Amino acid sequence: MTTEDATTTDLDRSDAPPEPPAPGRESAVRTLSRLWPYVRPVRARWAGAAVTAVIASCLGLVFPLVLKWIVDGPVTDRDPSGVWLGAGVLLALGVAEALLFGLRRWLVARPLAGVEAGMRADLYGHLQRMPVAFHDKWASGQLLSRATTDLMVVRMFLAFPLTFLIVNAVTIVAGLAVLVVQDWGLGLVLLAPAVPLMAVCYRFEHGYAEASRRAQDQVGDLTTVVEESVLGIRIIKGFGRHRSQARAFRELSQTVRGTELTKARLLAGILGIITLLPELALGTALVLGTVQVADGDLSAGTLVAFLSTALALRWPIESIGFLLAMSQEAATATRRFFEVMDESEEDPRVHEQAARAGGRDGARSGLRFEGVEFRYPDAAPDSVPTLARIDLHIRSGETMALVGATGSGKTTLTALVPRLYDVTAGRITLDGRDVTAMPREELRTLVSVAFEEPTLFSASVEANVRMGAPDATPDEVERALGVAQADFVRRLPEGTATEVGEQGLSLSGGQRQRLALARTVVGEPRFLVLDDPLSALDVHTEAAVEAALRRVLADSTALVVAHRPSTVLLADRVALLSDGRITAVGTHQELLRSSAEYRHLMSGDGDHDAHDAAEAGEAARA
Ligand SMILES: Nc1ncnc2c1ncn2[C@@H]1O[C@H](COP(=O)(O)OP(=O)(O)OP(=O)(O)O)[C@@H](O)[C@H]1O
Repeated sequence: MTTEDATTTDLDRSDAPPEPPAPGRESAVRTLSRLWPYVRPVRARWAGAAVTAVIASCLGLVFPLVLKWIVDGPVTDRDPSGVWLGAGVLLALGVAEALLFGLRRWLVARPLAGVEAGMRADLYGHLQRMPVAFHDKWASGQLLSRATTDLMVVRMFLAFPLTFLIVNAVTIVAGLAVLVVQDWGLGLVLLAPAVPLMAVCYRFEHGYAEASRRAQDQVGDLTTVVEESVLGIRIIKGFGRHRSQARAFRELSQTVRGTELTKARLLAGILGIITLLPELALGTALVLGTVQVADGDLSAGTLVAFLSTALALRWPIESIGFLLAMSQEAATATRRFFEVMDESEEDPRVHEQAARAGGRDGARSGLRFEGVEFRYPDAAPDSVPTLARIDLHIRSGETMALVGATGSGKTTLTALVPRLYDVTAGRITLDGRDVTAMPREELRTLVSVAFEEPTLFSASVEANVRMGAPDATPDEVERALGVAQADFVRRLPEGTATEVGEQGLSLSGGQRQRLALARTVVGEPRFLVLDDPLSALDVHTEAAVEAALRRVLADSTALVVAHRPSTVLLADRVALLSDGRITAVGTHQELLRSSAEYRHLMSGDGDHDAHDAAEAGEAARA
C-alpha cells in the first residue's frame, strides 16, 4: 500500500477480513480441534501437565476428609498428638499441591511457546506464498493482529483454559461424588443449580463468541490505522490532518472499548449467576446441615467436611465463566488464523498443457503477449477488462517502451510478466515458453522487476541489492550500483554496510529508486521489466543512469514503462497503451508522426488520465 493510499483510508471502515464467517457457524470445539496438528508434537508433555494438574486439584478434596477425621477423631477425643498429626498431613498435602501445580507450569511453558512460534512461522510462510491479489484484499493490520495477538491468545488457551476446563470438570465431578457419598440429601441440594447453570453457560457462549469476534476484528482495524498513520505521518502532518486523524482514531478506539465493555458485561453477568446460584445452594445446605447436626442426624465432622468440600469446589465452579470466555476468544483467534491459512496459495505446479504447447517458437524469441486479457480478481465478471486483446512482441535483446496515460494499465501489464497476477485469457511467453509453464522460481530468476514505488527493506545497502541475486559477487554488486549511479552509497557512514529502509538511514526518493534499480539489474537477468524506474531522478542523474542502463539493456529483453521522452529514448521501439489496449507500436519518431495521442503524451503538458489523453488524441486528429 502506498503512502498516498494510507492517508485516504476511511477510518470508519470495518474492512478485512473479507466476509468473516458468522460466529457460531462452526462450533468452538470444532474450530479449536483444528489446532491438533500443532499440538500433536507436544501432546505427551501437555497430557502429563494436565494429569499433574488433575492430581493437584483433587488433592484439594482430600483436605476436607482429613478435617473430618480431625474433628470427629482427635478433637472429639481431646487428643493433641492426633491434632498435630492431622495438621502435619494437611501441611504435606498443601506442599504437594503447590509443587504439582509448579510442575504443570514447567511442563507446558516451553512446548507451548514452541507451538505459538510454529504457528507464527507457518502463517508468515503462507503469507509469503499468497498471490498479490490476496494482499490487495486484506488490510495489513488484520494480518498483523492475527500473527501477534491472536496467536498469543491461542497459546494462553492451550496453557491455561484448556487444561483447567478439564481439571475443573474432573474436580467438580469428584467433589460432588464426595458430597453425595457423605450425605446424599445435602449433596442433591448442592447439585440443584447444575441444570440452570448449564443453560446459562450455553447462552453466554453464544453471545460472547459474537462479541469476541467483533472485538478481535476491530483490534485488527485499529492496528491497520496505527500502521497506516505511522507510514503516512509526513502526509498527515503536511496536510495538517493530525487532529482529524486523531479524532478518527479515538472514534475507532471508542468502538473497540464499547465492544470490550459488552464482553465485560456478558462476563460479569455470567460470573454473577455462576457465583450466586451455588452460594444459594451452599447456604441452603448449611442451614439444613446445621439442623441435622442439632437433631443428631449428622456428625459435626461430616458437616465440616461437607462444607469444606463444597467450599473447595467454589473456585473450580466460579472459574468456569472466564475459562469459557477465554476459550471462546481462543476459538475466535483460531478461526481468524485459519481464515488466512485456508486461502489458497500460488499454485506451485506448472501448467502441463501450457508446457506442452510451449517451445514451438524456439529459443531467444523474446517476450510475447498473445491475445492477453486481464481483469482484476475482485472485478465483476461482466466488467470491462483492464487489459484486452494485447498482442505485443518484444524481440530478444530489444527494449520496448510502454507509454500510456495514467490509469491505462501499464503497471498492470508489467505485473503479468513475473506472474504477480495471472492473465485471464491469452498467454505470455519468454523465449517461446509460456510463463505459466515455468516453475515460479525459474520465472522470477529470468525476469527482474523494478516497481514505481522503490521499497527498501530494513537491512544494509548490500543486502537490499542482493535481494535481486543472492549469489552475486561483491564485484557484481558494485557493478549494479555503478549502473544505477548509486555512488552516494560510498558517502554513507558505513558504505554498503549502512542500514537503510524503515529502521535505517533515511534516503531520498531518487536514492531509493537507484538502489531499487541496482537490485533489479544485479543478476543480469534475461528479461527486465521496469516501471518508470527513473521518475525521481534529476535530469543529469537520469542521463548518467540511462547511459549505463543502455549497456545493460543491450543484453536483455526489456519492457520499460515510460512517461518522459528521455526514458522513451532508451527503447528501440514504443508501444502505446490506451484504455487497456495496444493502439500503436513503432519507433519514437514513427509514433510522433502517426499518433496524436502519443504526441500529446510526450508533449509533457501535465498529467492526464486515460480518458483525457484519448480525447486529446481525437481532438488533435480532428
Ligand atoms: N489491485 C487492483 N485491483 C483492482 N483494480 C486495480 C488494481 N490496481 C489497478 N487497478 C485498476 O486498473 C487500472 C489500470 O491501473 P494501472 O496501475 O495499471 O495504470 P497505469 O497505466 O500504470 O497508471 P499510472 O501511470 O498512473 O501508474 C486502473 O483503472 C486501476 O484503478
